[in-house]
Amino acid sequence: MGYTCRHILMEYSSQVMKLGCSILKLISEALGLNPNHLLEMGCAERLTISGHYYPRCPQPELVIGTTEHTDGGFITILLQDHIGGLQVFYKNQWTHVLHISGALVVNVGDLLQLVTNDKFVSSRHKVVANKVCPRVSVASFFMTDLTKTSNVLEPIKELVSDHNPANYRGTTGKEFIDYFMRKGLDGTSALLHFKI
Ligand SMILES: O=C(O)CCC(=O)C(=O)O
Ligand SMILES: [Fe+2]
Repeated sequence: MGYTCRHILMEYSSQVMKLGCSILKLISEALGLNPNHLLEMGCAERLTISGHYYPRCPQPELVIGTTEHTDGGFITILLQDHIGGLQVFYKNQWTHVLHISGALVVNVGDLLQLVTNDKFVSSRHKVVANKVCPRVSVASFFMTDLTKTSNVLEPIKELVSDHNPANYRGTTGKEFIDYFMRKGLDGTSALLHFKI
């Protein structure tokens, strides 16, 4: 029996989940926390996978592929093809994120910035259209379980002190994502709404 799309998606999501958990463990360690800290907070409870198709565009200068934004969740693992178009705002300028065969792009999202109290900063990125050929990408977003309304997300206690007070108020995954969706990709950060 050949592989169906469903098998491929199940296999991809299970491998991406394993990779995301390893990355979240490494980030916890980098913050001086127990390796399981972010996982125990529920950062990988929910995985949403979005496939994007950007058609070839005869007048790319008049079109936006994806407007400038930051992702809302904790981390995003992005698979992009060789066409190019993804740009990240780095050192005060837009920089192409070049395709590297076999490599994935990992973006820090707003909720990781919130719980790490700005130690990890969400990446501003956008996608520009091109007139040569269509582009495909697959984005895997790591989030908490949005039905758990009692799970408060706030700057991690170990990362705040009298000298380094919390920059954000507590929220829930659902409140944050509801606000993020309502606001839309208007070029402003959803984090401003939660800033103290
Ligand atoms: O298509 C891409 O490379 C990026 C898509 C993206 O930024 C997103 O889905 O949040
Ligand atoms: Fe994004």
